[in-house]
Amino acid sequence: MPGSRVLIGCGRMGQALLAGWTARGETAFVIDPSADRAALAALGAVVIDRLDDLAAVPKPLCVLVAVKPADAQAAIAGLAPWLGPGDLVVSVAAGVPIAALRRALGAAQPGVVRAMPNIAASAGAAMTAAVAEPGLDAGRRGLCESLFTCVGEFVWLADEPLLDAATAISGSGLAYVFSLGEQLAQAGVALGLADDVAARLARVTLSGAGALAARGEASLAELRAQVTSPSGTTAAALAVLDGPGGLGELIARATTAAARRAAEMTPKVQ
Ligand SMILES: NC(=O)C1=CN([C@@H]2O[C@H](COP(=O)(O)OP(=O)(O)OC[C@H]3O[C@@H](n4cnc5c(N)ncnc54)[C@H](OP(=O)(O)O)[C@@H]3O)[C@@H](O)[C@H]2O)C=CC1
Ligand SMILES: O=C(O)[C@@H]1CCC=N1
Repeated sequence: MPGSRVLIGCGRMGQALLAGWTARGETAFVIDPSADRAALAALGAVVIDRLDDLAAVPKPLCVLVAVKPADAQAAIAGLAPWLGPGDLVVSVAAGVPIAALRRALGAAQPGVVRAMPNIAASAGAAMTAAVAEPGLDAGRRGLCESLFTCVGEFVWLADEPLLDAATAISGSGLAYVFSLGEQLAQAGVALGLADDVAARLARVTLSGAGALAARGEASLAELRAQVTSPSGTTAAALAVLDGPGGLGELIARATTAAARRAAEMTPKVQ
């Protein structure tokens, strides 16, 4: 990649991306006062303690902003003096619109992208959706894609409001699947299994479902049908899950709440 990757904020999401990048031979300069220096050094990342040191980092800069939504504008504003028209800022902060990022950048004129990955990046299995500022050139669109395609799949969305939907489905979605696994394990215990056995059955079932889905050879509906023998055990369970107040209704309510929360977190743009 020409230029340098700079990661601002190396918490759960930033670390997941960094782990995915370094596993594929990419590296990055990291800015995070709370960063675990030894862990980052082990990954081959270069920790930047003083923003002044960015002057010596090879340009153009491709800055990935992975701080909490409430910290995003301040983090970007602090970086603005080191950013120019050839650089790119990609924010993964949920609910923080491009206009707010642009506002924080002031006179600095880098390209801006808003993206929503998920922490499966650390396993090379992320799903990322993104929206580019209108007019962003093909070169920097490609640069943005490369940040995420090296750790999973990537899709451009046409309109920025759709990012709140992507946040609700794939950004947060891993947590729903893990929650389903936890519930499965608890149900196993209720049916008489030992804790560790129930946890193992649930975990391996989740990873097995993920492995089959990842092959992409059959739709999710076809995979479900392959498990469901007529009048069998799965059909008995699905009749409950598909019933009134069942999984479909719950997921619709949960994802609506997530998308609404993303909109609530949106800072006011002056
Ligand atoms: N976690 C997830 O699954 C996903 C998260 N996201 C988005 O990623 C962003 C980060 O989330 P997450 O990783 O979970 O949060 P974390 O709190 O785990 O990580 C944020 C990190 O940024 C640091 N930080 C705060 N201010 C600055 C600053 N000015 N400069 C550099 N570093 C700073 C924090 O330090 P300190 O703790 O000391 O404040 C912390 O280490 C959020 O905006 C979230 O919406 C997007 C997709 C998925
Ligand atoms: O929970 C959150 O707000 C972040 C955004 C998507 C996943 N985690």
